[in-house]
Amino acid sequence: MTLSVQKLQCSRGDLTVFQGLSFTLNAGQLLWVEGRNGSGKTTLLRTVCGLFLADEGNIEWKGELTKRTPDEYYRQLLYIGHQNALKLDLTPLENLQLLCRLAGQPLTEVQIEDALLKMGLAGYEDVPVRQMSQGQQRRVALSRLLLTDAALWVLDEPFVALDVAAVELLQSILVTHVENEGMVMLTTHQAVPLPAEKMQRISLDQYA
Ligand SMILES: Nc1ncnc2c1ncn2[C@@H]1O[C@H](COP(=O)(O)OP(=O)(O)OP(=O)(O)O)[C@@H](O)[C@H]1O
Repeated sequence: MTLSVQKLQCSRGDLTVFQGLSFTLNAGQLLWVEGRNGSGKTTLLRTVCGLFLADEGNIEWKGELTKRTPDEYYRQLLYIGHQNALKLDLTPLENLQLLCRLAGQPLTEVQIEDALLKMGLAGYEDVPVRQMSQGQQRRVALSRLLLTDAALWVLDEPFVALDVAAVELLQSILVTHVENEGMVMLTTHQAVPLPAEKMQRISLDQYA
């Protein structure tokens, strides 16, 4: 499995945010996207997920253009943006049931409750998300990582709002996914403890 990006150029409004960006991410690797505020990290992640259109360049999954075989690509992709994509009036259980169903992967209540338990949210299954703290809401969103079978995880600042215990938990979930030949592309200010051969870093400051 390979994600290959070639000569990508993206704009927001009239501004070219980055250009000439190329990289290859293989199974069992994490790509850490860095850069100053406004350098285009979110724009890149959303473009890779097909949520923005690039001006130029190619994005290929397993050697095929993602726009040519979108169904195959989206089945393998999980995106969690800075927004948690949760419905505030629904409970964690209802939110995760909905999100998993939308991703084409219906799960049982027991599976979802087990993920919430692992994320330290036992007892919150039936509480509306609106009544949960920012860190708890982030934990609900990140529970999806324990429920998905997607190979490629694209995560925008996943550590934001997490306490020390949740940071360590997320680090171990990411490391396990990479060790199991999964792929992660993320922006973060928090290091992920992986050996050098499993981690690539790119700074968008070089592509302005
Ligand atoms: N809705 C928008 N319309 C026009 N320009 C935008 C819009 N959103 C972002 N931009 C511009 O696009 C550029 C890239 O923004 P982006 O959010 O991708 O950067 P980022 O590297 O993720 O930033 P940060 O580190 O602050 O989260 C910025 O210069 C920003 O001003």
